[in-house]
Amino acid sequence: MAAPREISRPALSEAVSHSLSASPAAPLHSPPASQGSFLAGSFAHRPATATAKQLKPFNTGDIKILLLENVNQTGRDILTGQGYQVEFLKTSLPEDELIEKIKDVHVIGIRSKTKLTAKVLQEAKNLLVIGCFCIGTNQVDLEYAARHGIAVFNSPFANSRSVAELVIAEIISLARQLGDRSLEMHRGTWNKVSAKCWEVRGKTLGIVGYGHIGSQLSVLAEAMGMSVVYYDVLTLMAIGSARQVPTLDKLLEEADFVTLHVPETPETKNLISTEQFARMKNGSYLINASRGTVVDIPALIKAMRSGKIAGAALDVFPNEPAANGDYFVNSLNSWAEDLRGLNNIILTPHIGGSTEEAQRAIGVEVAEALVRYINQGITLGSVNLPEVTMRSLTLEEPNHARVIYIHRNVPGVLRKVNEILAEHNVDKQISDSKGDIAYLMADISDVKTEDIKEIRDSLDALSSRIMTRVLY
Ligand SMILES: NC(=O)c1ccc[n+]([C@@H]2O[C@H](COP(=O)([O-])OP(=O)(O)OC[C@H]3O[C@@H](n4cnc5c(N)ncnc54)[C@H](O)[C@@H]3O)[C@@H](O)[C@H]2O)c1
Ligand SMILES: O=C(O)CC[C@@H](O)C(=O)O
Repeated sequence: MAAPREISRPALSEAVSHSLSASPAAPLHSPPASQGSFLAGSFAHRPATATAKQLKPFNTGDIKILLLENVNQTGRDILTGQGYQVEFLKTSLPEDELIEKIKDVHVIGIRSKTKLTAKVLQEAKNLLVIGCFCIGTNQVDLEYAARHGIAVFNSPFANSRSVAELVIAEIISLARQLGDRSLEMHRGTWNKVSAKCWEVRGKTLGIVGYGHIGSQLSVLAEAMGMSVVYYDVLTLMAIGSARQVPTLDKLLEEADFVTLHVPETPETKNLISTEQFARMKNGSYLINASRGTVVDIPALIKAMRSGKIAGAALDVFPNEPAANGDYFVNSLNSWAEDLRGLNNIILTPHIGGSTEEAQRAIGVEVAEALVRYINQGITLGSVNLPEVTMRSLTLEEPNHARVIYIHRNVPGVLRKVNEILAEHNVDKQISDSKGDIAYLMADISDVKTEDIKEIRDSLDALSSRIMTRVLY
């Protein structure tokens, strides 16, 4: 593994030092004026009184957050309620503007459009954490982020039901050619037909990727009288009467409707292309609400023109635009016009998870994870760092500090860290690793304000260091 670039995070270090040294004579944990708001409305929505005794760490007003892509109000409220500085934008940003904006923020919140590549992240000198207010995390270079101590959180299943319901709607719509009939009526044409329109009862649904969405869908489809087969790289327990098949080919040969629910990975790029269309049943249907790269669109166009595929629904596309507005007009994609000209194809602008319920739930879930991480260093639910948790410190525990040391997972680190902490009472320490990265969290007592800088400087000097934070 390449040696990580040491990132200094001056803005936050100053913020922490400032809050700890603002009043040297005062106890380390004198409650700040806004103590009552700490974690209010977060976690299990405990009332403010239940959380009032928790320690507030540094001055939360120093934390800068950039929220892109119209993150839901629920999430914005939780973050502003903490006193953080929150900048909110409705759209994503072009790369040059993103690089400019990300330079001094501690936290960035995105959805699926913002690409946080290594090129962008290397400009983010103060970045502590990324919140993906969605399921997919393919838009973030997770490995780069981990190697630089930047935690990434998402919402793994808050929109799964919304996607599954959309797919159910699409299965029936395709079977009945609803899109075409509706379009014809809008244009003034009465076209009452039953040829090649079907009930879904008794048909076979083939689900590729039997995770959160695929398994929800399985239950709903069976309730409509469909038989369900699924293919997944993992062996997974079937729900209801669904049946796992051993290969993708087997699924394609059996299914009347094929629906895709896999993540974007190198293995899933063009997972469904010419060869796979050839294996599908004559007159079958394809639905893609996963990622735009999973289906080879020119191959789909050919398969639909030949009548092999009787209908398709696409919710996701390559090169999705940064904001609402023109897409197919002046499209980067040479196939755009051909796709629009097909019959019985439903095209939607990546709205699978776009329901009030899902967006509200995602806002709460991701914002709470960010607050836990920023204020307490808890990584529970992180997709790229080891998951480490410890209870919150309370006002009854004066002169404590929480030390977080993110480091390369090499032998001998714990001994060196404990030599540094040895002069204090280590109340609790937890350490875990994920691949090359390890995360250590220690609560120490008998800490004076002037000790904090020394502890941080000593940890920063270790060769294994990726990032050091001292909270409280
Ligand atoms: N359209 C939308 O608005 C929308 C909303 C949410 C999620 N999504 C997309 O849907 C995807 C699936 O979501 P989920 O919550 O069900 O994810 P999940 O992680 O719960 O399930 C994905 C499943 O795919 C399987 N898988 C991975 N690679 C595979 C392969 N090559 N072949 C077969 N199976 C494979 C995994 O083992 C897993 O069981 C997400 O990654 C995201 O990209 C889209
Ligand atoms: O809301 C979004 O932009 C993404 C929705 C979906 O693709 C997800 O990954 O959760």
